[in-house]
Amino acid sequence: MSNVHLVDHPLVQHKLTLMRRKDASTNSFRRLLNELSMLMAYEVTRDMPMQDIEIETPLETMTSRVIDGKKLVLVSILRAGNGILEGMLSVVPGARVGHIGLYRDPKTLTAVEYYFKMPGEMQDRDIIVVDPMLATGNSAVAAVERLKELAPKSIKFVCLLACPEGIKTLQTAHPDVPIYTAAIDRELNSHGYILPGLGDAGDRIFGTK
Ligand SMILES: O=P(O)(O)OC[C@H]1O[C@H](OP(=O)(O)OP(=O)(O)O)[C@H](O)[C@@H]1O
Ligand SMILES: O=c1cc[nH]c(=O)[nH]1
Repeated sequence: MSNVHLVDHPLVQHKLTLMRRKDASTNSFRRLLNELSMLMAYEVTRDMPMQDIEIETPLETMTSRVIDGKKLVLVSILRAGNGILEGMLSVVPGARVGHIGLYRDPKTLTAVEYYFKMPGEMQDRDIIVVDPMLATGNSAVAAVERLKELAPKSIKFVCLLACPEGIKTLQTAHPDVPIYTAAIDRELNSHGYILPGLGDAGDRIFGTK
């Protein structure tokens, strides 16, 4: 699977295991997701462009590196993407934020858009799309398709759990979009849920079931 980055750091794997457990409370699920998202942010921003600037330390002048270019955009696929957004923003506090509201039609499993709001000057920006689950891949494909209309510099996709079906769908539609995930699970069930998975991410983050 080219262009798929499996983030197998022990801290990521440990936290993910705790989140998967069905007896994890809403409180601990959300806290773990927040911590895990900071670690994912660290991986996905590894190749951000840098520039040299001159600064004054208390002792002398030096040349040192800072992040270059226009502010990165984190795009959250509502609503579960917001669970990742918070952790990522604590690592990249200057990032701009976009939201795409999508829900899966429970019968057809196709993605239905209900909201779209992005920062300006998207053509000059790198985008990281966040959503905990890459299941059928329909939501991710729809989100990336919509974002490509704005001709951004680059798009990456970050999730916690992916499965072979979702990876194939996203890579077939958008081979240029790298996928960062903490795990690739076995398969989808007939209702489009990832197995073994962690259940419904939105419900577990927001305590809606
Ligand atoms: O790869 P897919 O098959 O499209 O499934 C993944 C989508 O399913 C979940 O959202 P859901 O539609 O349940 O909405 P929610 O986040 O509002 O709960 C999840 O957060 C993804 O957005
Ligand atoms: O397993 C799954 C699949 C899609 N969305 C979820 O929240 N969980």
